[in-house]
Amino acid sequence: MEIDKAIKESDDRRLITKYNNAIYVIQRALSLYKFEEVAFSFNGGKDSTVLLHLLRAGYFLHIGKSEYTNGNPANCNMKCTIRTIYFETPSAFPEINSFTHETAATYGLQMETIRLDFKSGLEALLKEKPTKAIFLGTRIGDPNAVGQEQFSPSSPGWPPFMRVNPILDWSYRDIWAFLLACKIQYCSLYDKGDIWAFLLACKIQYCSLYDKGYTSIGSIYDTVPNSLLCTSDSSSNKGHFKPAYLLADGRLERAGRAKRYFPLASEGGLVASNGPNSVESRQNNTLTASVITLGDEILFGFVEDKVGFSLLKKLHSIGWTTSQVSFVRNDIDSVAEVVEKQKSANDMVFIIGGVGSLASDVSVAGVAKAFGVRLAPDEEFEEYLRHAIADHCMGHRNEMARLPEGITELLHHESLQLPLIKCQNVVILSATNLTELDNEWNCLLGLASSGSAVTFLTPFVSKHLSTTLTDVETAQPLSKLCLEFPDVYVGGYRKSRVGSLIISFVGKDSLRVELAVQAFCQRFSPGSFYEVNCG
Ligand SMILES: Cc1cc2nc3c(=O)[nH]c(=O)nc-3n(C[C@H](O)[C@H](O)[C@H](O)COP(=O)(O)O)c2cc1C
Ligand SMILES: Nc1ncnc2c1ncn2[C@@H]1O[C@H](COP(=O)(O)OP(=O)(O)OP(=O)(O)O)[C@@H](O)[C@H]1O
Ligand SMILES: [Mg+2]
Repeated sequence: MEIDKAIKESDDRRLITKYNNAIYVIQRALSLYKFEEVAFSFNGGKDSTVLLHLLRAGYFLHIGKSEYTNGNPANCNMKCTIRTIYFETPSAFPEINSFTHETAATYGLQMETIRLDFKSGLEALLKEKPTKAIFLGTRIGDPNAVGQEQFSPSSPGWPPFMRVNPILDWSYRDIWAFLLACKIQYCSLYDKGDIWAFLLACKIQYCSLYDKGYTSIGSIYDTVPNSLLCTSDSSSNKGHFKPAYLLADGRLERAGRAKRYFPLASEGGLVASNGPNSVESRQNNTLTASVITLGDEILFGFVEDKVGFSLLKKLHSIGWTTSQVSFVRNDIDSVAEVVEKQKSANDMVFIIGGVGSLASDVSVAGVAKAFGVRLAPDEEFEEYLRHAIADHCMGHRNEMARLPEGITELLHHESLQLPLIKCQNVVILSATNLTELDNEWNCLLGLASSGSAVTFLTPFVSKHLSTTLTDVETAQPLSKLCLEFPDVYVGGYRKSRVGSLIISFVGKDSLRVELAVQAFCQRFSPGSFYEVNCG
């Protein structure tokens, strides 16, 4: 098989290792699922082109093995007629479209073109034909790769199938090393020092857009050539471009892809820029927060969430209103789901827990997923980590230095060993106990003046009355009072079913709170209430 031969003959040990691992994943998938129940998701992009050739090689080796065990020699001309799905849209580049169809014809793929969005298309596909697993060219740097492994079940809410990602751990360099290596025999005829001769010689079959300055390809509306490949000084995208494989820093692969842009506070984004109506909220002296606590141990009932409770009190003390408290499992999708909802419904979201290098530490990944961005190495944070955990920050601990790309702001403070991570209006607190929370909170307040952390609002004033009156007696006057004093929170709660009822009046204007208390008490005989201290 030409692919297997070209890779084995290359002296690129790293590529050989990546290749062997990918082939192993493909062979496992082909052993686990029936051939007619697997599909290949092919979009003509460079990653899926690599995957196509890996699948051809993997299929050949897989069949070869079983043929061999049956006593038959492997058939070298055998084609990998894998079911192939392509989601075709009018917004795709014509070059990508034609490359996809031509390649499918060249390699005898069983092409199924789907003209629906991914989710609906997959639902229809699964209804029509049993499909247990789908091969994807997703790589770890892709925004949608967050939390995925080589075998990852489709996300909750998606039709059920296994996503198989054989090249998940491949870098940009690996992709091009593979594409180039598989045609390397032609290059030996030419002077490798002459890049143009090299280019002409290496008639690598990949979409022509990769020679026009594109390094990652989305739709015609959100993709431009990568300016880092432009050979002229002009930043206009009309210049000449080096081929995609000459991009020096693979982390900038998506520089030509439009980002979902979220302004950083330092770029003029307001502290609570994603809040529902932040400017008015501030003018009205009301900002809302949502607190999300991570921890299977809390959900099991093993541990009490004292840190979250303390944070609620702290938020209240600076005049913020907490709209919701959520407890979520240590699971990226669960975190992402809650963060996604809460970040747009609140001025600020605070996440407690899930920070560190354990497999259960998924806060950062969950936030990245909620914003639809990838995790990328953050040199500044890595430097802090190096100081904080010295030489322990090798290996998997380096994962801690991967932060949501393009939306992360590091909040430094001299009292913090590591800066706090803020992604737009989401702040990740690493405190595990009350002392640590006090420290992080004080730092946030200390940073308030720089505009990158929480803002002080007029604090709340509250009064609490205790009474032995029944709910029935107090309910109607309370409802009327709420209408008369919409700017004062009025509510009741019990400490026990038979004990006294506590009625709270909370607001920002002490006079209005006092007036509400008086208006309420006047509706009952004197001595019905006495003031108590709460919280
Ligand atoms: C076959 C297939 C399966 C997918 N399965 C999921 C899934 O389970 N969960 C999910 O959130 N997105 C899923 N997606 C969507 C992708 O995560 C992603 O949005 C898409 O590949 C576009 O990537 P891009 O933004 O890098 O162009 C799937 C896409 C395809 C083509
Ligand atoms: N329109 C589509 N039809 C079929 N599969 C798709 C489509 N879009 C994405 N995919 C799948 O998702 C994977 C990742 O998508 P991505 O946009 O990163 O493409 P790619 O192949 O990686 O090319 P590039 O990164 O250069 O754009 C693809 O390799 C492919 O398996
Ligand atoms: Mg890609």
